[in-house]
Amino acid sequence: MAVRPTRRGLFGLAGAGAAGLLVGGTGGIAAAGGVPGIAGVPALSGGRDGGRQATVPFYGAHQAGIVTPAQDRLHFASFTMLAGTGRDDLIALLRDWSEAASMLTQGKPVGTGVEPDSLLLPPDDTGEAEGLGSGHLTLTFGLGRALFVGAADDAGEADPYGIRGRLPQAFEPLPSFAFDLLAPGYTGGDLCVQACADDPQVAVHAIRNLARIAAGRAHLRWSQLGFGRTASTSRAQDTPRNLFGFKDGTANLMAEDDGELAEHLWAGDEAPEWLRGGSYLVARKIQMTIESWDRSSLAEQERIFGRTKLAGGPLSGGEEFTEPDFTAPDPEQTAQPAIDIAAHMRLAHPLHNGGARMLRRGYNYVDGSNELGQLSAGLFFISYQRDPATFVRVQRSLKPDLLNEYIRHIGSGLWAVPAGAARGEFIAQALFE
Ligand SMILES: C=CC1=C(C)c2cc3[nH]c(cc4nc(cc5[nH]c(cc1n2)c(C)c5CCC(=O)O)C(CCC(=O)O)=C4C)c(C)c3C=C
Ligand SMILES: [Fe+2]
Repeated sequence: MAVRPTRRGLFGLAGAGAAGLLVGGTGGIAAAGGVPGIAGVPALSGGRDGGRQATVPFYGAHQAGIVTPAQDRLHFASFTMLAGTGRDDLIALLRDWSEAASMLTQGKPVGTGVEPDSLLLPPDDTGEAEGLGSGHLTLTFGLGRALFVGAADDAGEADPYGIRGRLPQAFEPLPSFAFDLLAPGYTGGDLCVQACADDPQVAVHAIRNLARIAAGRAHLRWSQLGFGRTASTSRAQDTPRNLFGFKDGTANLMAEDDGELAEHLWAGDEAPEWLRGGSYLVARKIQMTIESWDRSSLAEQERIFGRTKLAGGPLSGGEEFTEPDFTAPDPEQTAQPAIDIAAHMRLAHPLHNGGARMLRRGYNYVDGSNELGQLSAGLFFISYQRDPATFVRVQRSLKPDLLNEYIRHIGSGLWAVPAGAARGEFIAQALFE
């Protein structure tokens, strides 16, 4: 069979993503445009079919995937820049990733996709998302501190990417917390990509193709699959449940809370210009000891969170969205508060953290089981906040948390998430101007 030479035949695999992307996607799935939603955010309908109907725009003032109504599936990936790479490599990678992201989020293949006539070359796109539509895919990119100061964070002169002087003042490394058992295999990274979609195959396809495009510049260091979002980010969504069976995300920051988002989520004038309109992403892989939890009484489970299991109302009384009353006495032991002094909800509440608020966007995970027949499962906690100090403050105040008996933090990361890119620009472009 004759093989028709293609433009991409001129390039090797390492350049395949970039080369194809300049040409633009062809043969993709037609995107039907956004479904009107909350605060300009497309509404989501779960499931594979629903995902074919709408796309979440990649370009915009803020990156998508933060206040976007949380999709049901996650593939989170952390990348390390390869030794010997420099500023031009980082810029080219971010440009190539941005172009690929704009195609993928429309449900289109990267590059020239799979070209039936080009049998002698690997296709630009790996192909497993063909026909699945956009699945409301969002791709959210973050930059690790080591990109600015090097991994050792010493006073050395090393500045391979020429951005040492652009490090935001607030971008301090996370401290160690009580009970941390962090494993290097789930911790840190120079770059992160949060892929969220209705369909796990759409999210996995996106990360896989971004990893291919990164070849020769960055490699995938660790990644995490998640399912069953554990937070709502819009009042139009029902509150989901975590693997302990409790409603999670009730008191979250929501897409509709414009004033609160400006105050607690988006970086403002305090941040360098390249980060304004962006945020900071904290990820914590938190293992949950499911089996011992399942043997604890319902009363104990409710005491730990400070909420009822089924309805999710505060133990001080009322429905799910009733404000908790931390002074209300327990009706059966009036010397005790209805919401335990070490209940998770009390310790995490803004009232006990100087008003600190964050936008939570985590996912359940199950990584199979261990040799004892226990589930290797938990919460892949993700939060976005204007200042990483917010997370530090709340996490420190969780030190006496009753929940700590049943959880272990085993992975961690902090990334600065630049503002969204305008069409024709790439993520973090302002950092290099
Ligand atoms: C440092 C931040 C937080 C970590 C880590 C964290 C872990 C964690 N949380 C749950 C389950 C629930 N959390 C709930 C509320 C809640 N949690 C945090 C912060 C962290 N949680 C905040 C800021 C809040 C809101 C507090 C408030 O304003 O009332 C709840 C209650 C329902 C809700 O509002 O979402 C549950 C349930 C688990 C299982 C977990 C670690 C595995
Ligand atoms: Fe929590």
